[in-house]
Parts: sequence; C-alpha cells; structure tokens
Amino acid sequence: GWGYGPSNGPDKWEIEYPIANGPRQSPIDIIPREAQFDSSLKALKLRYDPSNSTGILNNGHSFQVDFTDDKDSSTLTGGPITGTYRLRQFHFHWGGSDERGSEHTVNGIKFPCELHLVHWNTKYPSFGEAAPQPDGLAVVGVFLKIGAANPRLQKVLDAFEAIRSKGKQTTFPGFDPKTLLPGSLDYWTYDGSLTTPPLLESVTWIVLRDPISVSPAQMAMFRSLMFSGDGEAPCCMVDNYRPPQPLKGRAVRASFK
Ligand SMILES: Nc1nnc(SCC(=O)Nc2ccc(S(N)(=O)=O)cc2)s1
Ligand SMILES: [Zn+2]
Repeated sequence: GWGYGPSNGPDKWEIEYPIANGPRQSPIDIIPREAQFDSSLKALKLRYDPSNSTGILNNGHSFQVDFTDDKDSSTLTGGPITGTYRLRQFHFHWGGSDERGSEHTVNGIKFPCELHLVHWNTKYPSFGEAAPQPDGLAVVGVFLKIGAANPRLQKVLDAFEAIRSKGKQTTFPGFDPKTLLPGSLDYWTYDGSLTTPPLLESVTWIVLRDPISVSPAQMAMFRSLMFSGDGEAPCCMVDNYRPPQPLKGRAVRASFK
C-alpha cells in the first residue's frame, strides 16, 4: 500500500490514484502577496466539545485523535464555508528534522510540523458520503514552529507510549482541540484535496496564518512513533508529508489584509 518511502511515496501515488495529477490537489505553496484579501470572508467559528474526543490511533501513516460525530456538538461554521461541518479527527504531518515536515509551505518555507483538523459537511449523511463530494470536507491547517514547549500539545504526546506502532490505539477522552489553536484565526483558503490517498478533490482548505509552538524535544517525540507494526522491521514515522502541488490557476483568498 501507499506510504512515504522511495517505492510507495508521493511520486508513486499517481499509479494507483491518477487524481494525483488533478486540477485541485493539495498541499500548495502559499504566497501571501499573491493571495486576494476577500472582505466577504466570515470569521471562522470553531465550537468543539471535549467530551466528543474518543481515542488516539496510530494508523501507519500518522496518528489521529478521533471524535464522535453523530451530533452537531463539535463544529466548524463561518469562514469560507456555508452550512455546518462536523469535526471527525485531527492528525499531524512532520519531518525527520526541524527544517521540514509541513505539507503547506509559505513563500517556500517549510515548518517542522502541520496539524490538520478534519471536518465533513452535514448536508451529507456521513463522512464517507461527504468525502467524495466537491464541498464534502473542510480541513483547518495549523503550522507548528520551533519555540517553547507547548503544554497543551504535550497532553497528546503523553499518549504515544500506547500507540508506538501501526494499528495501536487507546482511549483519549476529554481533549479540547481548541487548545491547539493560535490566538488569531486569520486564514488563507482555497479549494483542494486530501493530501494522502485517495487524494479526493473534496476539501475546502482553511490554513491559519499564525503558528503554534513546539519544542525540539517535543518534535523528537513525534519521531519516536513507528510506521511499522509490531513484529515488522522497525521504521520511524518521519517525513509523512506530501510536497506542494501545482496551483493550476486556483485563487488563494485571505481573510485578513
Ligand atoms: N469514503 C471514504 N471514507 N474515508 C475516506 S478517506 C479517510 C480520511 O479521512 N482520509 C484523509 C486523508 C487525508 C486527510 S488530510 N491530510 O487532512 O488532507 C484527511 C483525511 S474516503
Ligand atoms: Zn493531513
């Protein structure tokens, strides 16, 4: 199956997923001076209920924190989207060292890590039905920048000993993802895709301008996870990011001047 190695990584995905060369692929390089300020863009409204967080899972590509999404209790509204999108999970992408790891870049600059909060449009009955629709998903991206240790992030990292290898999961109750957001919700937005197979072109991307902090020691903890399962040759989970894709004429709008 697909992965991030030399034989199954991003340059090979087009073989099984030809949409990899589609017109609205993600991530992209964001060039702030080429983004169009759009005064009609609304403020992002993120309302998350910590009681909706259920578990944390190593899925062999990243790790994700899953949320119960059978009610409108953890939602994204406002911003560039119409209607209500429900939070399903959040996960991260990171590098083997601090100078790479993010999927989106800004003026060609890579961050060491990027957080994705994945939401689906409640005009569809479920995530699975929304995922293939052009307006099916909305992902909020948050950059992580090397600085002071992030105590809120540390709560997630403290669960890692239970999910070291592929397929491992454990309960992760009562976590509020709002604690992982920067002070400002100013954002760039564009029409894109999932950044991993099946690379569905169904994502309204909302990338926050301001990063949150992560320390070098915390980045080392991300790199202690394994792509491999128990009993397989151990392979550190690093460089699980897709590089920027061609913009192909898309507009990138900014919610701020
Ligand atoms: N019918 C379907 N069910 N599930 C899928 S794909 C599962 C899924 O959530 N994939 C996913 C892949 C990439 C991203 S990302 N990195 O945020 O663009 C988010 C989510 S298609
Ligand atoms: Zn992602």
